[in-house]
Amino acid sequence: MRLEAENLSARRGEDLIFVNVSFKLAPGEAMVLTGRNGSGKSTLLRVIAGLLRPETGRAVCVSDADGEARPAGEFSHYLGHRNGMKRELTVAENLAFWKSFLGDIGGGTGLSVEEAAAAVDLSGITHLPYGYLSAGQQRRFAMARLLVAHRPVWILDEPTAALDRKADAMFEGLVRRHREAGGIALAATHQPLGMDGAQTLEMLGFDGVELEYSA
Ligand SMILES: Nc1ncnc2c1ncn2[C@@H]1O[C@H](COP(=O)(O)OP(=O)(O)OP(=O)(O)O)[C@@H](O)[C@H]1O
Repeated sequence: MRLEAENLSARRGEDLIFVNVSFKLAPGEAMVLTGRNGSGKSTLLRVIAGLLRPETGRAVCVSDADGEARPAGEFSHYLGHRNGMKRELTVAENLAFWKSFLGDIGGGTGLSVEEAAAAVDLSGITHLPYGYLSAGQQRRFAMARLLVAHRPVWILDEPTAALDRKADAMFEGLVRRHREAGGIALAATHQPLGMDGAQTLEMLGFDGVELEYSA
């Protein structure tokens, strides 16, 4: 399965934020979005995740088996600035909710809640209310959401902002393993994050965008 963006443009309010963004990512490939604050990185990621409607174009996942193209959002995990967890529920209840709500899509199987907690180095505290945890622990469990339900495309918006270096290294390992298993990663990030050999898409705001390889 591959991810294809064709002539994407998006508007926020009155303004066109970017135009004619096209790229293709095959299994195991990755792309890093760069550009100054406000250049449209988050907007593009949200369009690909299906959370914002594009002004033109489409983002699809194309099956290798039959060539069928389906909206990319159906095959994607989106990890944005917010963690998407309820403070009053325990960690286990939050992750169990996401596991059943998202389900497995794209041929793989998600980890159990405890396996996912172990993968983010936080075994043994999933019985605690999410709101009791430190900001860093909360972010790690937001990352565990990517593991409990299988999605071939990971869309990551500054996923490790405000985390310590150990957490960066842990998340880098998760992204690397995801790609080794044939997953695709798309991220706005200033960290390495296991994105070796990634394409780079430089967002230039209203002036348009440039696509180049940085391998
Ligand atoms: N909800 C909104 N309504 C109107 N305009 C918005 C909205 N959200 C963002 N914008 C505008 O869209 C443009 C692109 O914002 P976006 O968040 O995509 O940029 P970014 O490259 O991710 O920035 P940063 O690096 O600061 O996170 C900015 O000019 C911003 O002001």
